[in-house]
Amino acid sequence: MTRPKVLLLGQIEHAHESWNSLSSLAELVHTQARCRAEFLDECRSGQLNGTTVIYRTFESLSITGKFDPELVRLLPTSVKFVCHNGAGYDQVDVHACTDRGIRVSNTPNTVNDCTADVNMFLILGSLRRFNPSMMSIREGKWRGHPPPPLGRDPQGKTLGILGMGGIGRNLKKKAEAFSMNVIYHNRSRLSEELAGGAQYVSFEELIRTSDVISLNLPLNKHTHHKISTRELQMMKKGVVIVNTARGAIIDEAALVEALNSGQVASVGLDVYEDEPNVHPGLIANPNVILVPHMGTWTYETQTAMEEWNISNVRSALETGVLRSVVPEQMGM
Ligand SMILES: O=CC(=O)O
Repeated sequence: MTRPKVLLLGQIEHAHESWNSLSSLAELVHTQARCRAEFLDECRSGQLNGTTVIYRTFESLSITGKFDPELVRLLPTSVKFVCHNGAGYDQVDVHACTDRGIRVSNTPNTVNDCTADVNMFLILGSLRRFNPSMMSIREGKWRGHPPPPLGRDPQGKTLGILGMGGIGRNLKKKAEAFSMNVIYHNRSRLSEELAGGAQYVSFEELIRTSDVISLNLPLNKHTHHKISTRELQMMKKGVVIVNTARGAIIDEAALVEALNSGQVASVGLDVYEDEPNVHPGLIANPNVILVPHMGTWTYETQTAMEEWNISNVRSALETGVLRSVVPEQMGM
């Protein structure tokens, strides 16, 4: 009997032992492609036939491009599972996969603490308006001339969490340790136990009443530019916004305008609409803290993500079922 193949798109950096252990179940293969055109040719050539499971990383986007309908259509018919190493799986068109009978998984939960930590760092840094002075001290200008406006304390401020999944709920606990009052909006209201006392409000109430707004929702066609000019104008003047989810949830051009007008006081970003390119208006504005997508950039979390993704591959091979199928395919 021919052995199934597992195709690796991207690199295994940490969990080498677990990855190698999969070789008792399947042949582990790599792509030779250096760009999307070459990958599509590889698919067409039949070289990847027999691949049952694909393990892909966020960075493999630079080789294959998005797993969009064009690419998904060209995958060998043997492919039944796409295991994405990351919590956010907007690079994969789940509907196109579903149409072809391919199941998709991600790595939820492994990223919660790490991402919520960066989230809290951005909240504190933006509220305290540390960025201008962190820039001026390196220019030999101490706090800057004139000194920056006074920062604000987190204590007693209302934090509106948009998207109360694993990261949102983790952030809630951290923010409460700083005596912030947490409200949230989510596609569906959480059970009392999951909400943990956070007040559920409508989207409009959240953006009208929060002192700090944190974006913790997935990017998809419903959430693309969820925050644009209209929503920014509805916010409290001097609001603080932080985003560790995906850049395109905010219309960056509209955000730059709102920062320039003072409607938004300060912003903390880990993600951008067109990574690795950053809107020049964000780079130019000292009231923006810029982190180059490092929400999960720790040894512990990167290792845990790889281990989790490998366990999805193993589960697919051994039982035909993924450990953490994406919500759109749950119950299918
Ligand atoms: O951005 C990081 C992730 O989606 O895990």
